[in-house]
Amino acid sequence: MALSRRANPASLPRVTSRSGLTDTIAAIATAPGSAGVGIVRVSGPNALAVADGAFVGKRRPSRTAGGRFLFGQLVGADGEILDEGLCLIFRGGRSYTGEDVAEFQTHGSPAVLARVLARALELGARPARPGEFTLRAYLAGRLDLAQAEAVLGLVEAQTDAARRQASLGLSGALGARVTRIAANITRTLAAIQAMLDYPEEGVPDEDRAAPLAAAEADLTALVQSARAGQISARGARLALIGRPNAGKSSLLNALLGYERSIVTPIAGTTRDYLEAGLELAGVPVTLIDTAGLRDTADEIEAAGVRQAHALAERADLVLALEDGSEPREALPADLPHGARVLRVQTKADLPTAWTDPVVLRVSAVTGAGLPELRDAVHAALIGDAARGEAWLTTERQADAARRALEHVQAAVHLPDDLAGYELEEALRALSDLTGRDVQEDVVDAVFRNFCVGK
Ligand SMILES: Nc1nc2c(c(=O)[nH]1)N(C=O)[C@@H](CNc1ccc(C(=O)N[C@@H](CCC(=O)O)C(=O)O)cc1)CN2
Ligand SMILES: Nc1nc2c(ncn2[C@@H]2O[C@H](COP(=O)(O)OP(=O)(O)OP(=O)(O)O)[C@@H](O)[C@H]2O)c(=O)[nH]1
Ligand SMILES: [Mg+2]
Repeated sequence: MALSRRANPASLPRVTSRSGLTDTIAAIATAPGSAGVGIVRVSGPNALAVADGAFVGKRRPSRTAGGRFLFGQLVGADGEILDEGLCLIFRGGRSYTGEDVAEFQTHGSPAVLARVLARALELGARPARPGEFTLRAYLAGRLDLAQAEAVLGLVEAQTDAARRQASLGLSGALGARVTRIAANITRTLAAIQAMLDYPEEGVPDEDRAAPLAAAEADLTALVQSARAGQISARGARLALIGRPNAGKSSLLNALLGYERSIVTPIAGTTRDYLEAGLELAGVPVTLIDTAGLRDTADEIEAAGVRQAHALAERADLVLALEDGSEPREALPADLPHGARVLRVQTKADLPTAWTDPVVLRVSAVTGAGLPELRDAVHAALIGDAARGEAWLTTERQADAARRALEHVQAAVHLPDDLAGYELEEALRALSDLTGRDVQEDVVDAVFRNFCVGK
């Protein structure tokens, strides 16, 4: 194809060529600590031979069909019974990793699991590296990179919102959303190609401009979903900022529903900052109470004020509080601006000294305005990322989507031949997102975040 100026994918290092990925691995798949049941997982060409050595049941695992389980005893080298349990058999091509897999489901104590794992290693398996089971699933083509990230998201999900996004990712909904966008870009590319090949024919707008506009709109929404996706996955940091006595500590306590922070009528009560977690409409939020902002000769308080500025800078959202019962005093100009700030007027139960329509009014004493504040925080964090749609949940995905959007936007204003090049680049960025043809270091970076046994 004349427009194909992209690097030959064959010149990229293939992740499949890595060493050590064809031997048999074993790991404890369940969390550390005691539980009713624990799992040791073995994957690779010798998985069933390992199972034959470690497990005695009615049949030998290696003579058992995939998709079956056996009841029996886990045994040491000298025949000692380590525990009784189940052995699950998966055959190559029909397992999580795509390889032969044996799982031992034992009683879930660290002592039992350690002995069963040691037995698997004695029989020739080696300890799995973090994420190696899922890496093998990726290398076998059973998951794309976005799905592998979703597996990690499911393992780490602390809230239902995080679980829902990860589950959508694993189901392929994110991949499908990306594929729809790529299809529109490909349509435009085909139209441009036709135009270059047969300039006299002319290409109707619905073949060239319309799919490109759709791709741009969809990509814009996708890029915007990254903030919501990352916040629902890792949570948000919310700094309460304001002058001394504005009511920061009182509002923190009111939102938490218990007295976490010290409240007094003395200006300058909070010095060191303080963090407390809560769940806000499914989003894990860390509230940060800070020292009241003012010029002060007190060295300790001044340090707290500097900290407050730094915390506001790093927060996902700043609640800028102003006392509504006192004449208004401007907040420092160097606080974060725009969408990262919600302005809040406190002490709404007292006579109001000033009004401002853009400011939310709350009372920590009566609770008035708190539901509206929670809604406003949720809206500021999640925005209008469409519910039910798959969002971008990692910075890696967001970066790829942003690159794709930049190339599409560049293409909109370029003559056909140059636009074609930009669209090829956009498609490349989208394939990075799902990770069907990415560089080894990208894959390594993804799997570095996993735990052993996943
Ligand atoms: N005990 C156990 N529970 C688990 C896992 C596991 O590995 N072991 N999983 C691991 O993370 C998740 C489930 N994911 C899995 C995905 C695919 C296959 C699998 O064997 N797929 C085959 C067979 C499908 C079939 O029989 O229909 C295949 O896709 O070909 C297994 C688990 C969560 N629960
Ligand atoms: N009536 C009323 N009083 C409030 C409200 N919120 C805070 N106060 C009072 O205002 C004073 C200061 O409240 P704090 O929550 O300690 O204020 P702060 O912003 O944390 O102050 P510093 O830690 O000194 O920066 C206390 O006497 C509170 O009881 C409110 O909603 N209504
Ligand atoms: Mg305080």
